[in-house]
Amino acid sequence: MTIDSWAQIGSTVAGLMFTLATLQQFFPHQLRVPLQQFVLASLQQFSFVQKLCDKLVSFFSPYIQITFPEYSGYWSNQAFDAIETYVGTLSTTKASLLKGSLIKNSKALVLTRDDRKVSDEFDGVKVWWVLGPSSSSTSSSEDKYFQLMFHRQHRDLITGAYLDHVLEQGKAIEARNKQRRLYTNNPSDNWSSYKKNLWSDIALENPATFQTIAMDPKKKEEIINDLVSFSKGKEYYMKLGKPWKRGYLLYGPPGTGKSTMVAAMANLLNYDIYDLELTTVKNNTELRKLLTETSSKSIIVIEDIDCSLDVTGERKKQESKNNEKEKEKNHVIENTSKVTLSGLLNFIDGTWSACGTGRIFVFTTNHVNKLDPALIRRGRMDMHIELSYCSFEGFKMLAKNYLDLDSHELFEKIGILFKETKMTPADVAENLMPKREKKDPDSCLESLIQALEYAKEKAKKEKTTKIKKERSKKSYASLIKKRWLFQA
Ligand SMILES: Nc1ncnc2c1ncn2[C@@H]1O[C@H](COP(=O)(O)OP(=O)(O)OP(=O)(O)O)[C@@H](O)[C@H]1O
Ligand SMILES: [Mg+2]
Repeated sequence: MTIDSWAQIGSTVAGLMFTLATLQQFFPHQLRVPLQQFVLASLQQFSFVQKLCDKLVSFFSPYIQITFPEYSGYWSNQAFDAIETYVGTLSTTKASLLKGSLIKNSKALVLTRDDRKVSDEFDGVKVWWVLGPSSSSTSSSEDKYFQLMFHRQHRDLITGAYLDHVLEQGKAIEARNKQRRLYTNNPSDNWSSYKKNLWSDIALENPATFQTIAMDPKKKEEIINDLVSFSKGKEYYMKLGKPWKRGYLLYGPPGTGKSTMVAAMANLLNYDIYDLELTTVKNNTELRKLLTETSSKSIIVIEDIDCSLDVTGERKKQESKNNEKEKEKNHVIENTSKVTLSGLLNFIDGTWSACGTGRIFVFTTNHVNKLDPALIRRGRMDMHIELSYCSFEGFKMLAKNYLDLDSHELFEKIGILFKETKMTPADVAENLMPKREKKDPDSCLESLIQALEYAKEKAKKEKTTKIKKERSKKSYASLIKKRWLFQA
């Protein structure tokens, strides 16, 4: 017997019971059989009759039903969401009844089947998904649910491998359709106890990709491979008994692409970014709370770490001078924040850091030498990435991106100038940006040449002034020395 026949039996029995209940109301005296009266009196409500029939039918039926409600208690059921996504995409190509929706946090219109009953096959076994309550149901306030039906003999396969497959696939589709978010922490004065609002978020619209970043291609490939293998390395980390997380330190002068790279990482892996503003975090407890409110598979970035927290080597030396060795790892920030270095170290790789998985920590700084070695040692910041001044290779990449140029007669001159002077990719990009609507590569390259020549002249002048200053310092010192000798 098919599953539909069993469902038909269920509704027929329910109908009969309902008819009996109605008859009993109109002809109470004629239906005075004690057992019947007892049954009918207790089964006044049709829904109750139906539920009982469902139970009876499911007892004799060879099919099993599993229900996944939309909410479990007050919380939304994540399994329901994943199932909804998975079931919605089951052969949408063949279905004629489709539903298009632009859901929250989704970057594009999502097309899903609009049927209430859909079949699926797994390892040659047929299963059915039914979305409830049925449209004929009068109660609109009733919670939605999915019902999975399958034959008893496949119980282990379906409750094990198949359900794992559905949840995994559903979550993967959700992640693909998801619009990446950029979070920033709210000051704790605005945190409310009943609503989880430790972070504010907006859509991450930064289109930066690794293709558009100008840097050594080999280094770029190394970073991409590292990121991709990390994102796929859940089992590997588990095998090693290590929390699944990785730290990247991005350092280099202003305008060399550190923030751009963070956005490119997020776009590559489809991760959200949590931009942690440390100066608004009052203490280590708040820092820990913020950490526990971040989602798995996300990038937690602290920009200009040297400015956010006093984690410099100089501070360390000064403190050791003042015999405050026990405070060595507990430098208090000058502003209202009392986050300490040890608090931050715990944040990255303490017990709490393992409460989510697939997390990437990124620190950016302009002054890597000033950072406390404990903060950036391998294991905390696993990969140190230097982003530096633009090379000729970098320029060619930018010229291709900005002007769609592979070569030009002015490239040779530009190549020589790049050997003689330094310019950040941000400055190069600014010069290559067409000033008028129409792209005019010649004038853009000319403007870059002018800027490079100006930078070269400026550097030359600065060098001469520095030499002059040093010379006059030296001659002043020797004059003082001579005077001193003369007086002596
Ligand atoms: N390596 C690069 N490749 C391509 N574009 C770059 C690169 N570096 C900088 N840019 C351009 O310059 C702009 C500024 O770069 P970005 O903000 O990433 O620099 P930064 O290193 O974070 O600077 P800061 O240290 O001041 O924060 C970006 O919008 C980007 O367009
Ligand atoms: Mg930056």
